[in-house]
Amino acid sequence: MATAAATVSAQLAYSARRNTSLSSLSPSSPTFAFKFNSLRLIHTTPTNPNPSFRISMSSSIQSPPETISQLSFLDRRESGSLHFVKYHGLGNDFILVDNRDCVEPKISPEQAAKLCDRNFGIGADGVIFVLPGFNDTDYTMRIYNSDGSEPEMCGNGVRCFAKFIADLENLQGKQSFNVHTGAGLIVPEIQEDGKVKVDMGVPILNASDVPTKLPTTNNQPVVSSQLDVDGVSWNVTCVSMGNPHCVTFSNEGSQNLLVDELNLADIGPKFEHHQMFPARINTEFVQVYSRSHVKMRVWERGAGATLACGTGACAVVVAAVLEGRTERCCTVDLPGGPLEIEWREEDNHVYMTGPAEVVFYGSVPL
Ligand SMILES: N[C@H](CCC[C@H](N)C(=O)O)C(=O)O
Repeated sequence: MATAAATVSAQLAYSARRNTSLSSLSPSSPTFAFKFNSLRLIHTTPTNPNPSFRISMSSSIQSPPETISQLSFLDRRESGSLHFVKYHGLGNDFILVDNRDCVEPKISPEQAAKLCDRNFGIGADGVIFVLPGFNDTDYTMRIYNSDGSEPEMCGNGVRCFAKFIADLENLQGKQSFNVHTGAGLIVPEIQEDGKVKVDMGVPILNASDVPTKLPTTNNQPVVSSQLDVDGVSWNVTCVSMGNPHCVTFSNEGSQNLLVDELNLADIGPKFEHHQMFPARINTEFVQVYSRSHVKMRVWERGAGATLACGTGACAVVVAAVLEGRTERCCTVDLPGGPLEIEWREEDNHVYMTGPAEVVFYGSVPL
C-alpha cells in the first residue's frame, strides 16, 4: 500500500512538474484507486524555477480499471466533496472553485453561504467560480457573497481568480486573461512582481444605472448629494463598477471623516439596506490624506465589513475626482493594505493594481 501511495504521489508530482494541467492528471495505472488527501503548491525556488502542485493521497489496490472513474483531482462529485483553493486580496478572502468543466457553479448560493461561515465552514468573504469562457473570452467569473447573494463583480476576487488560473495551468511570469463577468469584460494581468493589474472597465455614473433613487436632474451622476441615514445627513457620491457603491467623505457632524472612529457594524447595514438603493449598496467611508493618498473602510453588500474592497477602492477614486478632492492616480489604504488606482483620462477606464495570495488547499464534504 505504501509503495503504491508513494508511486502515485511521485507520479502525480512528476506529471504536475511536467506542466500537465491538473484536469488531465488521473492515474492511468489500471490498479489504483486513491483517496485525495491534500494539494500543495510548490512555490518557485532557485532550484525549482517552476511552481508545481504536489498532491498527496493514499491509494489501495483495486479491481480492474473499468471500475475507476476518470475524475480530476479538484472535483470528485461521487464522493460528495468539493475541492477548493483559498486565496486573499489584502485580506478580502475567497474560496476558489475550478468550475472549468461545467457552465453552472458546482454549489448553490446556500451551500456557498455555509462554506463562508467562519465558525462552521471554511470561512471567506465569498466563493468564486472559474467557468468556461463566453463570447470569445478565456474564462467566466461568477461570485457568491458570504450571504449567498450574487454580485456583478469583485475586484480583489478577480486578482485571486487570475492567480488561481496561473496556478492551475502552471503558468509562470506575465500573464493576462480576458474574463467575462457580470460587469462585462475584465482583463487582469499578472505582472513580473506577482502583483495583478486589472482593467476594471468604465465607471457607471448615471443614477438609474448605479442604481440609486437619489434625486438628480436628467439621470445625471449623484455627486455630493445629501443622504439621510437614521437622522444624520451624509454627503454621498454614487458610482457603479458593475456593482453599486456609495462613497462618503463627510457628514453633517464632520467635514473630514476620521474613518477609524466609525462604528461600521451600526452604520453599515443602514446604508446597505437604505431605500435609496434598490439593489442594496456597498458603502465606502473615506479620509483624505492628500491629493494622491486616501484611507477607506468599507461595509460590503452581502459581506459586511471586509478588510478590502477592490471595486470599492475604484469607486472611491472616481468619487474623489468628481468631488475635486484628489488626482486620478491614488494610493488607497484599506485595513488589509494598499491598492494603486488610476482613473485614466485617455480611455475613461479604471485600473487597479494589488496582490493576490494563495492561503491553503482543501476539500470539503457537501
Ligand atoms: N460585496 C460586493 C462584491 C464583492 C466586492 C469586493 N469584495 C471587491 O473586492 O470588489 C457586492 O455585493 O457588490
